[in-house]
Amino acid sequence: MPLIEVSGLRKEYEGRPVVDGVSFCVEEGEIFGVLGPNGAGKTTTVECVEGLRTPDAGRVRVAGLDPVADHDDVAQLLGAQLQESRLQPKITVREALRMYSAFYRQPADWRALAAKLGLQDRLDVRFGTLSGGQKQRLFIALALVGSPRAVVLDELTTGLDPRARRTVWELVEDIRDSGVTVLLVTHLMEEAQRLCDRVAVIDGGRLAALGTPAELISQKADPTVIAFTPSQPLPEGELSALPGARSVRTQGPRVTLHGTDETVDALLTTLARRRITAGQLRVKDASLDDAFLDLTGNESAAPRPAHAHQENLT
Ligand SMILES: Nc1ncnc2c1ncn2[C@@H]1O[C@H](COP(=O)(O)OP(=O)(O)OP(=O)(O)O)[C@@H](O)[C@H]1O
Repeated sequence: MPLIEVSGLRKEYEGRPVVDGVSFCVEEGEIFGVLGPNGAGKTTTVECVEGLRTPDAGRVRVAGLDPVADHDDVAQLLGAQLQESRLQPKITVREALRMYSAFYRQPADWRALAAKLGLQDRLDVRFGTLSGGQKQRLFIALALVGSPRAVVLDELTTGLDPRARRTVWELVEDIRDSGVTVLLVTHLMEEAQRLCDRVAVIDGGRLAALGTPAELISQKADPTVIAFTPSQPLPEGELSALPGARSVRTQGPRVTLHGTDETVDALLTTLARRRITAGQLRVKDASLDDAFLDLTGNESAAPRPAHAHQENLT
């Protein structure tokens, strides 16, 4: 049985559906990502899983329990990341960990948890004076202090610098490796590609895709982008006839070809046969970001230059 089941979930605000027929299952022991552009309905979906919002239709179960009707039991096995506003700035790390561990029937050893999250030297520091990365590590500790079977982490690394973000990613992998299931809401595709075993992409309140990051990339994005400047002009028709080629674009002397590994091989053979050299040859595998753009027909939630996913190589 999946640990978390969401089936036909619908939630309206003021008569407007913001989650509309979303279904997915999260298996025990995986990191499952909920991705989507701003306002897609990600937080509303996971808040229904946490029992913080009541669905208007559909079914949500956590270990077979209804998060609304069985809220107290679900709260014991589903750790949630606190929003910053829920902690007083003057509370110390030690006080917060002690207080939250008292809420649970089988609390973890909060000192050991603090040490694992690198907070052992911060126990007497007030929450308001912690750095962004330290605050996020405390939120992770508080989400884990009840020894949950699953944990919900929402926009965990937003606002962190790249080093702090990587530290938090490693911690999330450690959580999964310790057997805790992770439901991760993010709009960072690099984060999802690095961490998630499977992802659900939500767009406009509907499920746009479900699968492993690799499946989404291979289904939706051109897997390989090849850019080069040929030493002599090449007819576009010849390039678009290469095996696996999906599109060809010529901008001045620069050619960009979307295709597969097979296209790369065939292109190199063609160029060698015609004795044409490929200047500034760049070959890039598609990323989850490319698949996300195709799936949502939308801009990535993270600001990026127009067509950046195509232009990176040029
Ligand atoms: N309490 C509320 N009352 C009315 N509308 C709401 C409420 N909460 C959320 N919404 C709206 O529901 C839609 C979905 O919001 P939600 O926070 O679930 O999206 P999200 O995908 O998590 O977005 P983001 O990435 O920006 O956090 C948005 O249009 C939002 O403005």
